[in-house]
Amino acid sequence: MRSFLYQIEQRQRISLKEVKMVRAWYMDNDTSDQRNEHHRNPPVFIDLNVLKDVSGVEYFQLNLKTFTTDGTLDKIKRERGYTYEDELTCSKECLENYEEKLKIFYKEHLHTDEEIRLIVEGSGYFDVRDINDDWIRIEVVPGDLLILPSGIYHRFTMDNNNFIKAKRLFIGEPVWTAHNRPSDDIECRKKYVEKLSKI
Ligand SMILES: CSCCC(=O)C(=O)O
Ligand SMILES: [Fe+2]
Repeated sequence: MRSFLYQIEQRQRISLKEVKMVRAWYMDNDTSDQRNEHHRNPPVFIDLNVLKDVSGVEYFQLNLKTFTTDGTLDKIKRERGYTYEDELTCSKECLENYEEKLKIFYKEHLHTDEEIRLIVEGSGYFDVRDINDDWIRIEVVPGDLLILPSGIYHRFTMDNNNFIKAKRLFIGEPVWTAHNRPSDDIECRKKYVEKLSKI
């Protein structure tokens, strides 16, 4: 009989063919090209509900064809107080100081506010630390709305397609400041750790 993990992986691949959506997995310790998938051997995928419990990361799947007219994004914005919105395209052609920005994105850091991204084109990886400080890689594709809580250590990388376009949402005036690790004494970090330990 095939192993349990193998079966989960196959199921994920089948559902992926039906609806392309977010997938998350624990990373290996290989430091080669950050744009690769970096699965463990064998792969260890994480269910999105588990992802929330071990990291506080929240996820919504939006229908890209209808979200501007069917009110789904407006409802999330209203309920969570997102008043700011812009769009960021990351590619060699569209982003000034591309290589430099990618290095900054991939340095482990935290923010004093949520990091909210709705992917509208392309794909990429958000890596987040779980409750045990292990890296989880979250693959985002169009329609994925990802919310990283304030105080979580994380980073972002392009994948091998080298293109992603995302809406950035924010509560009030945006603050993009990245506090590189270690930033354990920042209030939002302490709050995050305390909240996660209660889940
Ligand atoms: C997909 S959005 C690009 C990355 C980014 O905005 C960030 O890491 O803050
Ligand atoms: Fe960030």
